[in-house]
Parts: sequence; structure tokens; C-alpha cells
Amino acid sequence: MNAPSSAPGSQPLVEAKGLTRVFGHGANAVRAVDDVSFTLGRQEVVTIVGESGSGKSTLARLVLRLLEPTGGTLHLAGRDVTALKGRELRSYWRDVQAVFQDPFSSFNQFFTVRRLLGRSLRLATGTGGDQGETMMTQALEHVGLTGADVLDKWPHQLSGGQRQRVMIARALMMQPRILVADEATSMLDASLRANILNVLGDLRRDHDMTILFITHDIGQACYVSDRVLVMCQGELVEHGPTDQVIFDPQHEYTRRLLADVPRLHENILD
Ligand SMILES: Nc1ncnc2c1ncn2[C@@H]1O[C@H](COP(=O)(O)OP(=O)(O)OP(=O)(O)O)[C@@H](O)[C@H]1O
Repeated sequence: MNAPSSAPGSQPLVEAKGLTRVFGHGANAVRAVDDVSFTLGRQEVVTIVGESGSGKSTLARLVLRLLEPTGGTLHLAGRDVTALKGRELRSYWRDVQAVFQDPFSSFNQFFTVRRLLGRSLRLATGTGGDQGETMMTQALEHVGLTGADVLDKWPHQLSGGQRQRVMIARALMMQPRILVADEATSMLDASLRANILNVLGDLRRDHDMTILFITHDIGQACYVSDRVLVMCQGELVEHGPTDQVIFDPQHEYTRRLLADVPRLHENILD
């Protein structure tokens, strides 16, 4: 399938070509991601949407270079990053940050929020002390939390939604070029979710950030993204500008996803 792109002529920030990931062998092999190609332009918000098991998280992990592809290539700003290792891979992880569905697993259980955020900030930017504290507090305020409420808490003392917001605040502080948000708002209630989606929109504008948003909920895709890529059983079955995919879906699978969202415009606040 041709690489879908919204910015013909300009070099994409991310270019995935034929990305493939197979788990297992022989009769038990699962093609979790099967020959998927796409681009992300600078400051674009692109959503990957699909049902559970369609391969979204595997694709996210490939883009994050947390998993090795079985086939295909990945480029960042024209540079082949498919096989980066060691120090180069760590430097890639400064450019590409993630917020996951279950942020509990990404927390060190023995770090308070202050230590978690402070450590990330020092590693990414070298900032500490009072300036670091100010940056942490500001990032937390961006996601509707106050430093006084959460900085001295341990992960188990936070709700799922608070943990998700702390991870989004962490990603904000690191100022990556690309944010991969995998079901990053799944634990938030409707009004908070809309709020966080707006924060993500601001980030792209104010911090020149590119966002790959991953969700099973095509309603959220509609709210947040410039383009939508639809995944089904590891394959990209449809892609295009959000309005086009939502209002003129070409693939039967996309129509089915849309049929599950009868009141698309209200869905975000349901
Ligand atoms: N480590 C693994 N080993 C074996 N199979 C895996 C592994 N990770 C994922 N899979 C399989 O790959 C397919 C895609 O899984 P993936 O988690 O990427 O889907 P998803 O669309 O993100 O689903 P969900 O929305 O439920 O998280 C599934 O069939 C899954 O069982």
C-alpha cells in the first residue's frame, strides 16, 4: 500500500515503509503488523484507529523502537532509525516519547511523582533545582493537576486518570518531537478527556510537536486528528484526512467502526 501523506513534496518527519511484525513461528505465527506504510508530517496529529487486536499497540511500539520490526524500515527526518542501538537508540527516545494506556506499568513503584518527573527532566534537559520544580509544576497544571497535590505521592496513591495525566505531564516536560499516545485518555472521564485532547492540540502548535494518537474510538480520532489511519488485522485498510474517512468511509470495516458511534459529535462528551 502506498504511504499515506498529507504533505506532498515536503520531507515527512516520520516515514514507515512496509513495517511488519510477526510474533511466533509456523502455524502459530501472528502477523500483528503487516506491511504498514505511512508518514507523519511536522505538527501533524495522526490517529491510528482499530478494534482490539488490530495491531495498533504493536505499531506504536515499532514506532517507539521498543520492538524490532520483522520487516520494513522506519525513518526519522530522513535518517534510517530501523536498527538503532545503544546510545543512538537512547537519543532517539529523547525525540520520541510515549504515553501508554496503563501508565502504572511505566512507573517505578518506589519513586514519588517528584522523583519520577525530576529524574526524567534532568536526563532530558539537564534542568534541576528550583527551575526544575517550576517546570514540573507547570507541566502538571497543563493537565489539570497541582504540584502540591501529587508531587509527593507514590504511584499507588494516585487514581488511574491521575497517573495517566502525570505521564502526559512528563511527556510535555521532555518536549519530544513526536508524542505517541496509546489509548492515553482511556482512564479519564469525558470532560477531562476533552481537556487533555485540547492540551495535545496546543502542544503541536506551541511546541512544534507531532502526535501519533492511538485509539479504538473513532469518535476521539474525529475530535483530535488531521488524518486517520484505519487498522484491521494488522493491515492498514483505509487512510485519509479525518473528515474524508469519517464522512465518506470507503472500507466496510471503517463503516462498521463508525456504526458503533451513532452520535459521533457528541461521543467525546458521552
Ligand atoms: N508479545 C506478543 N506475543 C504474541 N502475540 C502478540 C504479542 N503482542 C501482540 N500480539 C498479538 O498481536 C495482535 C495485535 O495486538 P496489539 O496489542 O498490537 O493490538 P491492539 O490493536 O493494540 O489491541 P488493544 O486495543 O486490545 O490493545 C494480537 O493478535 C495480539 O494477540
